Amino acid sequence: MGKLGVIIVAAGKGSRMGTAESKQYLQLGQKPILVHTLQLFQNIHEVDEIILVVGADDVSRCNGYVMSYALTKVTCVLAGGAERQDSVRRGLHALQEDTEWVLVHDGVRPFAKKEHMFECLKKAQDVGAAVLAVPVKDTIKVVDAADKRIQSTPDRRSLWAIQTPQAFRLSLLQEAHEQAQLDKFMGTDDASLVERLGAAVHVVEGDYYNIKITTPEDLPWAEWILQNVRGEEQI
Ligand SMILES: Nc1ccn([C@@H]2O[C@H](COP(=O)(O)OP(=O)(O)OP(=O)(O)O)[C@@H](O)[C@H]2O)c(=O)n1
Ligand SMILES: C[C@](O)(CO)[C@H](O)COP(=O)(O)O
Repeated sequence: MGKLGVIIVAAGKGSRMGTAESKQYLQLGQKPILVHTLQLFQNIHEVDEIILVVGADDVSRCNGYVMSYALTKVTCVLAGGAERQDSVRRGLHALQEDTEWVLVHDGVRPFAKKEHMFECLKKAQDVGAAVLAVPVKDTIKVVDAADKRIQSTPDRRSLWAIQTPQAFRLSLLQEAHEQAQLDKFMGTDDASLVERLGAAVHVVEGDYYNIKITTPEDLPWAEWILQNVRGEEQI
């Protein structure tokens, strides 16, 4: 396998969490959420380097984490952009030139399971691009934004909730970001940029513990996962 780089995006403001401190710096157990996430990848032998993308005002404290938690695979801590996609693009520019594969991961998803990440990477190595995902458990409706009238009920069997990491051949993801920038297209994940090139992206089934810590009710759930599920397994 060629070199494997990881981009951790953590430059968001966490507005939906509503805390004074951005959510990636909140304590989970004994450590900030972001440190849990970084340690996931630090402990994967196959990872060659980690690029950490954070808010401009947080570069110095994150360099501090790199030192104090011995995150030796973090080769670069840099400032992100206005949107998640801008932050990923900056991360892509920082990867070493001989990197062949890249995993893009949210800094606020500290519970991705190692086995699932490997499966996702392996699938990407077969087909070019793969993302972790879980089948949706709810019935999903398409609703008119103005009058809230239901427009349709998509067949649930074809709906998946998409997670990270998302794994790509680096050249493919670079092309997807360049094209999105040319077209002024903004997506909420990286897979959507690759999809619009017409390239295949496959889902790999993960689990429901790989939550993105987004709103206040996610915090006690995250503590529970840490204590009862992931703590003993891998953190
Ligand atoms: N300009 C941005 C926006 C988001 N992110 C990162 O992308 C991940 C997923 O985004 P989300 O959960 O939406 O985080 P926030 O943008 O911080 O949250 P909110 O939308 O509630 O403000 C997070 O790790 C976040 O820090 C980023 O690196 N740069
Ligand atoms: C990339 C992502 O985590 C996949 O679920 C998600 O799309 C991030 O989007 P958000 O709108 O920033 O929550």
